[in-house]
Amino acid sequence: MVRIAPSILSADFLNLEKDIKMMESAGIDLFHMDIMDGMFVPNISYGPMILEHIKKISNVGMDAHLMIMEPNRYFDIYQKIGVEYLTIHSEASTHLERDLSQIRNLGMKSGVALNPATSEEAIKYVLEVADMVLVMSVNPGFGGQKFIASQLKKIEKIKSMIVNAGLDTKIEVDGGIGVNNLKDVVDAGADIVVSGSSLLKGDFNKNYQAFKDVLNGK
Ligand SMILES: O=C(CO)[C@@H](O)[C@H](O)COP(=O)(O)O
Repeated sequence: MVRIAPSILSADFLNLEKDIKMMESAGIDLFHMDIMDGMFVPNISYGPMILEHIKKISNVGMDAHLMIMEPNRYFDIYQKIGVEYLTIHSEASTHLERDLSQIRNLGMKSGVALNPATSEEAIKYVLEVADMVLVMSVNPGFGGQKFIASQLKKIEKIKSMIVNAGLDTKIEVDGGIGVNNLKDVVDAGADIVVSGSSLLKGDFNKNYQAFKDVLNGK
């Protein structure tokens, strides 16, 4: 069962509670939270305070995608908030194996993200301590960018690595995904699909149904 995780970056922040409730009522079970520091990526988005507020009004799980340098400085904060996945970038962590193990030891699922230019080889020796690999199919920092098709090959290679190692690590794919390329992403091996603008711009319920129709082969 493929999970669809809306990227909250594309929500209406003046009516955030309304958007959160709308997505929860539609059956969404994972929110993708894009946390940006203006250093690792050129943009600054929001921080833990927004996640804390969402937690007060919703039981939907959260995948906190930290697009920040030296992410281990913030592990405790996200543990207290109660996120399901805490995802860090392979390019931003000095000691990736230790950081991923620490996330697990704190009781969260560990996620490791790869920029489009980063090879799957970067996670070869940490796959055993990763509950999820996040393949970025755009350069992180902004919503609404074009899907980078070369990432499909990377998803397939990571899927093989996981299967060959006998692991249950999930693959999440994020950036530029819509009904036009959803099937390609899932066929390549995605277990979780993140989408911002294609889901949240316009009529969410209609867009979400179109995503589900693709997944159901309609
Ligand atoms: O992490 C990011 C961008 O850095 C993504 O989560 C995007 O926010 C997804 O938005 P779309 O590409 O689907 O509009």
